[in-house]
Amino acid sequence: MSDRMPLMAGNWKMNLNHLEAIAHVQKLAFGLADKDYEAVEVAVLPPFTDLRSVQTLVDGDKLKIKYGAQDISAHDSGAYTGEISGPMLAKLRCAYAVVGHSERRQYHDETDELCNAKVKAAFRNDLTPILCVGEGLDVRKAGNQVAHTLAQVDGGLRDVPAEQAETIVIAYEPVWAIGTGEVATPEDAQEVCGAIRGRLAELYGQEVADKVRIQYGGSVKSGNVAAIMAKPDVDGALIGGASLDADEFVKIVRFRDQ
Ligand SMILES: O=C[C@H](O)COP(=O)(O)O
Repeated sequence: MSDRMPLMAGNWKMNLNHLEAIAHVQKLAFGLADKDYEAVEVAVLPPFTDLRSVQTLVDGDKLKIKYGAQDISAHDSGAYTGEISGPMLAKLRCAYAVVGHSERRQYHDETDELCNAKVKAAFRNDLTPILCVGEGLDVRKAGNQVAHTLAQVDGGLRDVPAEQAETIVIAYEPVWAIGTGEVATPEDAQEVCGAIRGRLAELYGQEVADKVRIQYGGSVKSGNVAAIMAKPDVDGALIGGASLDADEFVKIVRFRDQ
């Protein structure tokens, strides 16, 4: 059992408007007790338009739920229509910024090079990046999941110094398991999460690698989370669909009781 604090993060994707966000976070706050936060770090990743509402609620009621954004611009300001910058997210006291989610890689052609620039933008603005990596079904079928995923890790971390790298969160999300109900086995998750930690050790040394939290994501639910969390290199989950149900998300946070 490592001493890394598990991170359960709910990626709402493009769901819940700012009013629904308030109701949802209130429900989570009502469902979670102080002892839950002692054992697990809990975060929500709402759409940009909800962040101010979530911040106001968290600040006003001194909630222990953390929050972050689903994306971040590689640039800090300027003529980049439609983008949201690190300084804007930092001003809203976001803790996290997701980088390179497979839906952004797939639908917005985000490359490892761009992800690397976004990781650096997050660090530059005191946000913790959650760098998403993982293979598609064709790569998995060819048995190349480890090599593919490690190349994304290398690309995302290029020229990131050790003192920053040790604070990053890496989310291993096999694309074929996202939103499909097709969860990877705990052994599948461990194989790649263990390989990611091995690569971090090669890049930065074992001490740094042992500090990095590696999440699994892909059809995580209360019924399968405990078995995945039992694996030594899995330090949390990035939860999509199931995070939209407050009761279910609370159960996932309490994975030790499942
Ligand atoms: O960011 C979350 C992942 O894409 C997983 O989504 P899912 O739990 O709906 O499969």
